[in-house]
Amino acid sequence: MAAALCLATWLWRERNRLSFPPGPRPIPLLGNIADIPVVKQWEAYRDLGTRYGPIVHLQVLYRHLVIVNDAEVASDLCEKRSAVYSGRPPLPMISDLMGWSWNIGFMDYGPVWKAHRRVLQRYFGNSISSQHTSLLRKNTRLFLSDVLAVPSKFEDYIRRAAAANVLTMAYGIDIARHGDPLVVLADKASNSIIAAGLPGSFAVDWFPFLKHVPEWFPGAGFQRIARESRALSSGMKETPYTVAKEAVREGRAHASLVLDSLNSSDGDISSDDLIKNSAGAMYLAAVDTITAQIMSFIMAMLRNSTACRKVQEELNRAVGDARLPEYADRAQTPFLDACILESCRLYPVAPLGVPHCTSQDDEYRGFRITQGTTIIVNSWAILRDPKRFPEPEAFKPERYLDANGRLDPSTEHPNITMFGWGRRICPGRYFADSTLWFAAAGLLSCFNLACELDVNGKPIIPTEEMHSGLVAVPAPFSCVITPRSEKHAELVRTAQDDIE
Ligand code: HEM
Repeated sequence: MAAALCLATWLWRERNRLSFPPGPRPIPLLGNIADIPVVKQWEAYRDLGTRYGPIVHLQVLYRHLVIVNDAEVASDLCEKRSAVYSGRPPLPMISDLMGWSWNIGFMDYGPVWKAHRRVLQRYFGNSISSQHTSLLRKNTRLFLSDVLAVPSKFEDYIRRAAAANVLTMAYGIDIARHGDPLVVLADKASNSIIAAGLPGSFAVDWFPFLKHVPEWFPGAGFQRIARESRALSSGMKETPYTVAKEAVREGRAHASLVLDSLNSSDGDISSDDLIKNSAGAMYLAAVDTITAQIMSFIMAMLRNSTACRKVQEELNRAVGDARLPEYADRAQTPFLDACILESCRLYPVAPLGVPHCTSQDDEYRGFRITQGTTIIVNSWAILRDPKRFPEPEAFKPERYLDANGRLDPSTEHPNITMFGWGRRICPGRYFADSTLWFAAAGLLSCFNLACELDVNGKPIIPTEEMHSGLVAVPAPFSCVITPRSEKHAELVRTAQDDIE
């Protein structure tokens, strides 16, 4: 007993003797607050990495942050030591004030998180289901017909298709083609979080005592934002669930996470709150990410017209012009897959993932990482690491292909970084991956994409600019979309008639 106590004391002393990972010198009291970037955080954190190494330490007041710019370190910490690195940092603005603590994405690691995760894991599994590919097939066809009717509104239609997929998957609800009240509510709710930006965007995230400042107090504008978001958070959790349960009661519910979980004989899965929270979390996690990633793909195609033409030639061979793409065609479209991968690598929509947090003190490579440290993995920097992706700034889909033009399983795919790490890895990743393929294959099979021309007839090529936030979105750009032929337009019209 005495020996064990001595050993524990010695270990504690040793650990506290270790220094934090390197980082910019903090100023008294406020620490590194001036080093926390507010825009394009991924670039600023990459620059800190260039200066201080793959793992950088920052401190703001009593809170420690570790920025990881290296895939090996990210895997060592968030995967190999996932028992310690799977928490979420406290989020005073988003969770406490805006009322989103019911959302699994913001929950700390523990039994409540585990129970929610089981519901999602059970529903999504470890591959894409045929039920989900049929859903994607249907909504992609509706998306193509919307684009055919009003091509300039392509971004709205991408979002509408993503919303339709999620609301059907989560609640078994078929949404109206335009202006569905549930979509309007869900969009307002998720916009309120996106507007709040990354955790840490508000002073209250660093100074939690500000939570108690009343709304009327000068400078407490964040309280109004929080109040508005609270109402949306509650509406988003309750309203679609009430609609879905009514459909279940009346026996007209489609297959969905809600129906599936309510029918589960496992009492830990069929609890009302668990199902409600899990279904509600899906919209927030899926719609903005998917929409932004498809927009990034279109942006990449406009910037790389030769690759775009090559994808269309591949689709001509695999699909032809007598039908629309089916999921089974995917095996014959490796170049398209490579272009999707390359657009995800260059323009990841969750460039900093979602922050993790340590549940106990740890030592790594001789450095001290204390309990409660926020871990930010810079996926954007990892995906542009020249050691992993030579010529990282270039759009080179060929990097994923072997000598025969097939996808080379031995090359590193961005999927292992862009969907996060360890126990918190994105449960919707297989669904997201298939959604991207359906949208890209449908669009390029039936339509030509071109840059708008300026007054001198020169193409306006989109910049690579991404706007910061919890989800990074490409800066607005225009794209001229025209059917590849009258035969293609007719295919799209017929497919829509078949569905309706
Ligand atoms: C391109 C699309 C998507 C991207 C880039 C993406 C990325 C991510 C990332 C980076 C995380 C954080 C992982 C971590 O903490 O290490 C995450 C979490 C999550 N994602 Fe996704 N995601 C996408 C689509 C989806 C979809 C389609 C769904 C469900 C329908 C989904 C559901 C979730 C949920 C529920 C979490 C929280 C998991 C947890 O905290 O345990 N995501 N996603």
